[in-house]
Amino acid sequence: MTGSSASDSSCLIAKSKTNGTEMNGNTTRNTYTAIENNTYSYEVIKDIADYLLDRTTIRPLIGIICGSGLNSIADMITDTKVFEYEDIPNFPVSTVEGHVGRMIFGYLENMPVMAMQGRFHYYEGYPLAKCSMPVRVMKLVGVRYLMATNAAGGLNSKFKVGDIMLVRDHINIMGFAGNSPLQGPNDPRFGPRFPPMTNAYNAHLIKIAKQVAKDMGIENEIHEGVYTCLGGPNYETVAELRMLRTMGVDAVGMSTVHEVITARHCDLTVFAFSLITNKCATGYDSSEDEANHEEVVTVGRSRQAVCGELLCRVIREIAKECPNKAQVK
Ligand SMILES: O=P(O)(O)O[C@H]1O[C@H](CO)[C@@H](O)[C@H]1O
Ligand SMILES: Nc1nc2[nH]cnc2c(=O)[nH]1
Repeated sequence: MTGSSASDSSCLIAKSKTNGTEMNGNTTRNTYTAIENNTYSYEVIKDIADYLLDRTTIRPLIGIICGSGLNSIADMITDTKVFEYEDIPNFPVSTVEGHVGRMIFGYLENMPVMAMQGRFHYYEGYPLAKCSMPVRVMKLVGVRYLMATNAAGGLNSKFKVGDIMLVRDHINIMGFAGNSPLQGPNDPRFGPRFPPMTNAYNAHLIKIAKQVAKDMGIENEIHEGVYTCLGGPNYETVAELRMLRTMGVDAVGMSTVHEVITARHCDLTVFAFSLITNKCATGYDSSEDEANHEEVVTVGRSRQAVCGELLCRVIREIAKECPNKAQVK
């Protein structure tokens, strides 16, 4: 597995790895045929991917996940084929306000994409492997890049509500407690048992996004930082927020980390950003700093055009670097 540096080839896409032999050296033996303990087998995920591919001629190269209040990023997609989650076999449903619950295939900047308008969170009762299962669907559909967006609380004192943090790295706090989307038997058709995470977020795409932000005249609203995911659904106590700051966390949410781990496990190139929807409290008397989901969704909606443009322009740059991948509709 590589850190997916852009200099690897004329195209940003990291060379697809050949999955090694694990599972007693037998990669073809099908020991995972059912959804057991909410663990989706390769075959079930392949069935979901085939269900989608059988119903559209679009072959996405980029997978997008829309964060809370950021659904309209996917509304920019053209020539769409829309799948309601409830119609996709074995797919979970979205239960959170601000997450619509559909998968949209189509084109952004002439690049074939698939976008999730609605993601799955641990606090909804879904295990992490189920939350990030759609990332594996993306992989089997043929996606090479994951672009994840989220709404997050700003811990870094330099961040203002409405700013965007390009995710440079994450701290997998749920992983510290032994909870991982990769828990359980490893299927090497997705990736290795012990995947590295040192270059989880593609540095070249971050550089592109910073230049794009300059071009858009929003460089003062863009930061780079460290994201963490907590299980939720409650927001953090003041003591927890102080601890997170001390740990070096710049923004806190309840998603993305497990999606990124799953994406890197199957060798997708990852780009992610957080929209700072609220400032995290610094003390007990700051009642104005109490987070609430209504505010999160409202700020998301007010900034989704900017977030969408940033994403589109980054995709435009990817398209320039992979001209043969842009598709004529
Ligand atoms: O991460 P996304 O899905 O953007 O949503 C964030 O906003 C919600 C809390 O307001 C949580 O679901 C948190 O994860
Ligand atoms: N955990 C967490 N998730 C969020 N999502 C949006 N804002 C927040 C926040 O302050 N904390």
